[in-house]
Amino acid sequence: MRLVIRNDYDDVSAWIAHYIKERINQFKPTEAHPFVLGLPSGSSPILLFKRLIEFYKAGEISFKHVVTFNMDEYIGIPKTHKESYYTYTHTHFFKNVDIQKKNINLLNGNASDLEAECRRYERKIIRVGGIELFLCGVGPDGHFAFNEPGSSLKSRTRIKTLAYESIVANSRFFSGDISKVPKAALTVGVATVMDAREVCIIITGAHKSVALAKCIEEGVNHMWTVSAIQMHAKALIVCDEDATMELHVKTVKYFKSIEQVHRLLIGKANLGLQGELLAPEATISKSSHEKGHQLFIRHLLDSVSVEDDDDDTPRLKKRRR
Ligand SMILES: O=P(O)(O)OC[C@H]1O[C@](O)(CO)[C@@H](O)[C@@H]1O
Repeated sequence: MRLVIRNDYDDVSAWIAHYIKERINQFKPTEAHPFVLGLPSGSSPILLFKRLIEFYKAGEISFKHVVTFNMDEYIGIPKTHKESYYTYTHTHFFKNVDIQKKNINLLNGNASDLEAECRRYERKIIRVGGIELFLCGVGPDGHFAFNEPGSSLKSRTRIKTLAYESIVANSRFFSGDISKVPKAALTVGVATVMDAREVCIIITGAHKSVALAKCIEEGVNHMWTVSAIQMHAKALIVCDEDATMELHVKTVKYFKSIEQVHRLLIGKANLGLQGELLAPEATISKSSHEKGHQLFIRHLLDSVSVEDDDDDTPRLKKRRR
């Protein structure tokens, strides 16, 4: 599991948007071989959608051969309702980029046979070759998609009754009126997300800090369903400083030092970390308990040098001795 800690929500959103752009561009999707992206709902992805739209408008990315699967949809509100995830994702993302209508997949919370609708969704994911990258938000109680506490870690797309905590949390979108919040939804399951070839979790804000701690410092537990990503072969969590509030200081330092080395290895341009790579000394902490990491990084710097080439992408080259 990789944990990337950025300063705040803005930085987290920019980081993930850049990461998605790189993943899609490197994949080189075509009509026959599309990039399949799982999408979250909620407020977490709004800013990163904005950043992706900016990249699209700047000609840095196209969504023409991207197939999307939204993770969930409320049951019983029309898709034209401003809080349906259909309208939400069209408003904040789809209508602003070149994605093809036929490539957009959403669960239909008004289907006459909701269970058949869930089976259809799972089949469709398989038919397109599986999800390449599933982007997920997390609730303060550690759920992702609507896999509420106690959900089976083997669950698949299904009907789910919402936890009281989620209803309260989502009432902010329904003028604070709990009675207006749908009480059930269709949602992909924990296993549906785990089948994706990569999972990226966005966690920001102090109110989600317990969820983050449960997710990475404790064991896999169905009461904190996001902890299931410990079992995923390629899991990435991007959080802000506030969300680290409940983590051990040692955990934060550990993941930060890993990122520091990682940045040195893969180069600033791949992560969009302008300038950080070129001033590695400045980013190395001088505190005594980090001497071990410092020595390791120095060894790394001694054995490689960073080369700039024409496309402004620094590459690591083994230093000749
Ligand atoms: O991003 P927000 O608004 O905190 O909401 C996150 C929630 O939204 C969801 O994506 C629900 O669709 C959940 O994964 C998570 O509960």
